Amino acid sequence: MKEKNIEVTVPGNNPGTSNIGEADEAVADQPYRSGFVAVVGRPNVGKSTLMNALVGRPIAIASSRPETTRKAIRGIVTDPHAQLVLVDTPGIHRPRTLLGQRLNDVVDASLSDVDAIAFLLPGDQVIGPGDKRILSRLRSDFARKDKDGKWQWRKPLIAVVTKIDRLDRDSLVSKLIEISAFADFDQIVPVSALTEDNVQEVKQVLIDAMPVGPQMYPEDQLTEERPEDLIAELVRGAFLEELDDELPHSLAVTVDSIEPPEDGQKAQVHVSIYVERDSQKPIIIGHRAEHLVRVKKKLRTAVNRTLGQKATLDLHVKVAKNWQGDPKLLQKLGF
Ligand SMILES: Nc1nc2c(ncn2[C@@H]2O[C@H](COP(=O)(O)OP(=O)(O)OP(=O)(O)O)[C@@H](O)[C@H]2O)c(=O)[nH]1
Repeated sequence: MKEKNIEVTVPGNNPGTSNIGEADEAVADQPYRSGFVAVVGRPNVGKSTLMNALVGRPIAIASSRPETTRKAIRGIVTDPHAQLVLVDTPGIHRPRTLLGQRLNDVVDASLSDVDAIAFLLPGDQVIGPGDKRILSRLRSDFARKDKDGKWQWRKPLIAVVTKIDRLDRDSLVSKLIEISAFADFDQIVPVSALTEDNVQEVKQVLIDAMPVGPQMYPEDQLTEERPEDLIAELVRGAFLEELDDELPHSLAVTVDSIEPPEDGQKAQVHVSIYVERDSQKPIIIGHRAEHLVRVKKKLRTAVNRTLGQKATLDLHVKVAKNWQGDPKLLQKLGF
């Protein structure tokens, strides 16, 4: 049985793309590669931030609170020689409610049919039960044990070690050793999406793991999400930032309609924000509607950019009792 050689792509230590002429020639010789990458990892590991850094524009919500990514949002990275479709996954966690179960179903759906798996592990924390659970889940979907008891993977498994700006060099080395002992990864790439350290290398490692194939989406397409869904995610993320530790799980957002502008006016985006109890409404709205005002202001540029025109957000806070356990409401809310 042949031992796998794990490659580690570390910052500032990568072979020559310094000579631009040579790099261009190399690109011209390469076959076009394209495919889907599942981005998996425990809550708060930095999935959204890395996706945004790879795509180059905010798509998924990045927030300091765990489990804010609710949908399998796709980011599309297009290069002269490759296209990567990134499938973001909600934090994999044990389902406690129907909502939790639906979220796990989303993860299952986004994991099937991918060409490679990017398993994000936090550089600044020890490997924990959450990471182990994800690994065993990935094994059951993508690997089998051979007769020597070794796991054989059907898809390339790439470890991306996040938040390395929080580590000094020695701790990074120990972390890489710890991670290479954790599972039989094809590659291990450390990255800081925050300081953009090694992001290009992550992209290259993922591209190299893709099969030869055609470009699947137009160059200027960054996501498959509809503007309605993107704006709903933006609004939800903005409220979660605004509200600190309150209500992260009882908040759902839908964009009900987008009205085109009339006579030089702005487009109108009608948004419903659902909470579970009457008592939560004033928390969302804030004293003298201060939260609504701040969220509108904060999102102005992002919403205009998403729609490609000037728009006003019209925010309505509504109560939908027990929406997390009600199948009809969950469907309405897009779960
Ligand atoms: N220092 C540092 N912090 C980071 C980095 N990447 C992400 N973070 C922070 O980690 C937190 C979580 O980042 P997200 O990108 O929202 O994490 P996520 O994995 O998408 O989270 P979920 O939505 O819970 O699945 C945020 O506060 C980020 O600013 C990084 O490279 N360095």
